[in-house]
Amino acid sequence: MGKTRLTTAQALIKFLNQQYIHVDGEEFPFVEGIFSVFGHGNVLGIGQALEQDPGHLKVFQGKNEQGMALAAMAYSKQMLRQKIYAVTTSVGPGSANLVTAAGTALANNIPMLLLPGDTFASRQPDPVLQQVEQEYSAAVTTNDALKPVSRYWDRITRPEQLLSSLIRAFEVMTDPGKAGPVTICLAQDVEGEAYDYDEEFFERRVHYLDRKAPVERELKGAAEMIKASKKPLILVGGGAKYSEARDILVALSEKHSIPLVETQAGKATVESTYKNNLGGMGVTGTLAANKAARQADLIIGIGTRYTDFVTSSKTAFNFETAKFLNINVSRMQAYKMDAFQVVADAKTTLEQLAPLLDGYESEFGQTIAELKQEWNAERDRLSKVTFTRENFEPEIRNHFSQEVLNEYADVLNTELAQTTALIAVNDTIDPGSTIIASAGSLPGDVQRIWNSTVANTYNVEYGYSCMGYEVSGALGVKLANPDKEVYSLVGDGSFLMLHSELITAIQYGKKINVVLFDNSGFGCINNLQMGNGMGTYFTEFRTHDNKVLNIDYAKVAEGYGAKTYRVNTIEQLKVALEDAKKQEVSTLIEIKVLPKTMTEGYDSWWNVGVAEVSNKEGIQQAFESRKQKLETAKQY
Ligand SMILES: Cc1ncc(C[n+]2csc(CCOP(=O)(O)OP(=O)(O)O)c2C)c(N)n1
Ligand SMILES: O=C1C[C@@H](O)[C@H](O)[C@@H](O)C1=O
Ligand SMILES: [Mg+2]
Repeated sequence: MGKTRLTTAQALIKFLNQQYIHVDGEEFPFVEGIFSVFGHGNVLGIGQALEQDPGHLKVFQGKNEQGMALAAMAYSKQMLRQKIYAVTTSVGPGSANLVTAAGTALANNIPMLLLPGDTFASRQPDPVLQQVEQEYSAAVTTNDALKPVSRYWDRITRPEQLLSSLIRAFEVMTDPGKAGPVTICLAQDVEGEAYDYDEEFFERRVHYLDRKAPVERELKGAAEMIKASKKPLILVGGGAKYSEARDILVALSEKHSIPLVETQAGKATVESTYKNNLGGMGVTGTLAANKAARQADLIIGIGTRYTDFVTSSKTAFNFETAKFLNINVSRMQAYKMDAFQVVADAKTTLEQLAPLLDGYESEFGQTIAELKQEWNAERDRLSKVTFTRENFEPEIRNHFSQEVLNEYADVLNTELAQTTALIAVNDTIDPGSTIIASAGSLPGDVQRIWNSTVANTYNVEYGYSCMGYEVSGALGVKLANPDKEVYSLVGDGSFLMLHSELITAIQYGKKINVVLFDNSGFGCINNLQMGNGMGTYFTEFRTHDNKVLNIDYAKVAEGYGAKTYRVNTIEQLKVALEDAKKQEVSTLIEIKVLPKTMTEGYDSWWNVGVAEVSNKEGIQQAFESRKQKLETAKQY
């Protein structure tokens, strides 16, 4: 058997170049490139290997490890998990910065390859710079913090360990039922150590993203359940999107009058304007979807994890009467809600189910159209909210007095409601553009009122709701869709938390548009605390002497080299959006919006940890009402 003498890092890069994926008859490289922040833990190992021969890998310099890993995640999510960017970091703080991003990818089931540097396998220089030096074990390093947030984790302390480790890594990342972050920690001395690798290790390897078909028992059971139901409802989750099940979903919905409702990950599998699509479900859902869910006697959950936001903390359905049918590639997910389980690919299952449902018609009838119409009227109202200096009733009522709202209007020099600004963005940008959101009040607003009219143009991460995904993710989406505009919809809080990759986007001429909704605070958390009886406590951005902060974000981005706009009216917003489309450089549009003007409610409930004892009546009431609500909830 032929041998080739390479360092561990050189072997790793050579191997990455030879990984291919096979999807529906097409074969292409699985690893598109690699994001790097070099330090002593990786520059002389992986850095050297890449300098010598990167192969087809596109190499980018990130600015923050968390940011670049989130960009890699967004890329993979946008590519429907069929391609990845790897991520290389130094040791210690560089790898610790990956933890948040790995958690985000894990919660969202997105493949990601993390390659943090590690301490010396030889231990000769210990403690090496950035080694935490645990007293109880020299074998524990910062990288162990990545174990709970990785789908597969390994540490390479000998060059030959790479052989089995990489094969496991790619098996995990290319299995739709297990896809998630893989972490391979590389002892920094071992990265540079040479070994005689078998040449066949570097032969082209093809990973088959086969569509697992349902077995006959599953199909028969699913068909029987649907035919026995009067009002079935299809809950479209991320699994439906990754399986590209749009056409069969529409066909089934159309033929059998079954309404569709969506999770955050599932949105834009089917266009929002499709007549039977009632939109987002649950805490951040539409009234139409939530009303339909209460009526349903069968929930067909397709590729969904049934998070608390989707199920309104298990109060969204009529659990006395409703049954569940889950179609999921993950057995663990399929088991939820005591459902009848079909552990298989969404598209294949639905296609095979179709002929078994001939002649079936749900009893939803005209209700679907009526619910959709009612919701469209509500969206229309939200597009025209007008601020008044007296008796203004924002969407989130009874939190801020008119005086406080006027104070914000004065300091931020705006009368814009967030819902109205957001719908104006929706109406002005090209429908083929992709939006990115993740934390704060915007994910709720977009799930309800954003009309996605083109498939896969909604890249919202709401499994981890990680502040910082928004701007970082926009870079990843741009790498996935270089010919389309991408829009990061981000709150001021999330922007402040992490926007380092805006600079990376500018540096490499990968144009992204940041649309920053500045309400001077952690608005949704302020709503949460005030909605549960607390006062406003450390969630508004106020100075030591209680003045509302007014930050010039446009100036910040201008300093980086972005084309920037400051808008305080809808007219200015539309002009800025049109101009931003024409730019080649990244842009930032700073929109000052009034607090309390985001959406909320629509017959949903979120179980949050309210204090059982308190000296505030409002909190006592919140606790009591939670207790009552919990009595109506499914327990597990
Ligand atoms: C990394 C991270 N830290 C903390 C949180 C908790 N959190 C959720 S939303 C939020 C505030 C978001 O503020 P902003 O981006 O301004 O959005 P707004 O609610 O004002 O629209 C916080 C602190 C989080 N989701 N992610
Ligand atoms: O705690 C949170 C509350 C949600 O409203 C918000 O969207 C999310 O980002 C979060 O972390
Ligand atoms: Mg804010």
